Amino acid sequence: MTARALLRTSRITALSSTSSLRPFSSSRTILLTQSEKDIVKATVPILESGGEALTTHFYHLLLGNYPQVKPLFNSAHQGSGRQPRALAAAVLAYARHIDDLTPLREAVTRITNKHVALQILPEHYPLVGESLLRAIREVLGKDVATDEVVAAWGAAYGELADILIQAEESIYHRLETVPGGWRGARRFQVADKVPETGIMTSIYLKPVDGKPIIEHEAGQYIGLCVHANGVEQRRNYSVSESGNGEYLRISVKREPGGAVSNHLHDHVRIGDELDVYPPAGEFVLDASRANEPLILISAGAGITPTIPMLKDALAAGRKHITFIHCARSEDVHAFRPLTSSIAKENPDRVKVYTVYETTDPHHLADATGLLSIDQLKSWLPHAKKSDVYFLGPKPFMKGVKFYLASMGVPEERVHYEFFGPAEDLET
Ligand SMILES: NC(=O)C1=CN([C@@H]2O[C@H](COP(=O)(O)OP(=O)(O)OC[C@H]3O[C@@H](n4cnc5c(N)ncnc54)[C@H](O)[C@@H]3O)[C@@H](O)[C@H]2O)C=CC1
Repeated sequence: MTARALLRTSRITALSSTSSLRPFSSSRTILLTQSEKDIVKATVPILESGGEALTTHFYHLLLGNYPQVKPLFNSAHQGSGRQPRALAAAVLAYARHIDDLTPLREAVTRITNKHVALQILPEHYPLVGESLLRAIREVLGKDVATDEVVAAWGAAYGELADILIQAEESIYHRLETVPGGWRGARRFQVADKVPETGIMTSIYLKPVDGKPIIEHEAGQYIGLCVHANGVEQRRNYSVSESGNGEYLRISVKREPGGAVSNHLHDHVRIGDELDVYPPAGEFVLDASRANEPLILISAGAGITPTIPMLKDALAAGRKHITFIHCARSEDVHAFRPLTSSIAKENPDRVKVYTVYETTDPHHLADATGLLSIDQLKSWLPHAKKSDVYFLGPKPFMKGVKFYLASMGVPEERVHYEFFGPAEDLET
């Protein structure tokens, strides 16, 4: 069932009593009442100014009271504030659109895919719900967070949780029932480790059971569960190559201080086994636009999903592809030999441009510094009629989104993805 259909057919599971902090003690099959919606909408100004303080406290409560959910969250994103900011933005968007959730369907699809690749399960939702309501009470105080307000939010959260649980279950079910699919963790063995640059290493993963791997779409990611320093941690990694149903390749950039990326680089060896969750993600080529020009723009580690997208588009006969990649320098430009040879072999179909931050003349690029709108305009005169996908660090993404809009590329032709919590690119 599509997220839109789910939004229409959702039912709610809500607070059974206004004073209770156990939001899931009973299940109702009635819709959120108008008065509950009005109360939630009335809290929008408070969320606008104090949402991040609320969600920061929420994570503190959730991770403190329920350590079993810690592996589901990247601690670096807590520290940097990315996770609380993303949740605050999501809660605010939900409150604003509580009367008609249709505009949130893309966000719901994005969230459900991330949840699936991390194996978020129905039993996690009550823990989140309880922590959220407690945070509302403790941060907003009794005068604002009256029993009525807390009850309305409990009902609203119940509705959202129900939408997500149903959407996630339908994906879990599909992944389990298609050939080569599975539910939950599947053991994969590290078949090879190949450095792509000094800071990025490709890891080839083969299923221990020797059976085929589900066919998936270029641009999707898998979930990986590792024990780094004895602590269970889960992460999503884009598949950088699908080996004909026999193996999956991920390409991991070493993040300064990154617990999982450093563990994968330094401690995981060929022959080791890892738990892998099935591929998910909606950053995939829009098949309905297969006859239109394709533009892929990436920066840094953002190149990983765009490589299989480029190969897939070529294999599907796409005629006009522009591949732009921005890196700090040639030394950290992954897959350069591959994209150069693809461009050479397909001169009429593929144009590749590189932008290096460094101005060192030994590093050969089409432009230096940061990607500018003038470069995009000169390389992409056809942008308005193209399908555009971009991925990279947040400041880069903000710039590209703004440039594309200024160049008149319609919003529905523009696609992007986030590694980690989804964030607002407008502010
Ligand atoms: N979509 C996502 O959520 C992605 C997030 N990241 C995250 O971003 C962080 C840095 O990623 P790296 O691969 O190390 O990238 P990086 O720091 O090596 O930067 C790669 C390129 O991005 C461009 N860039 C960076 N800042 C820019 C700005 N302010 N304006 C315009 N262009 C800019 C530059 O061309 C730079 O060479 C990491 O924490 C990574 O996890 C990386 C890739 C995708």
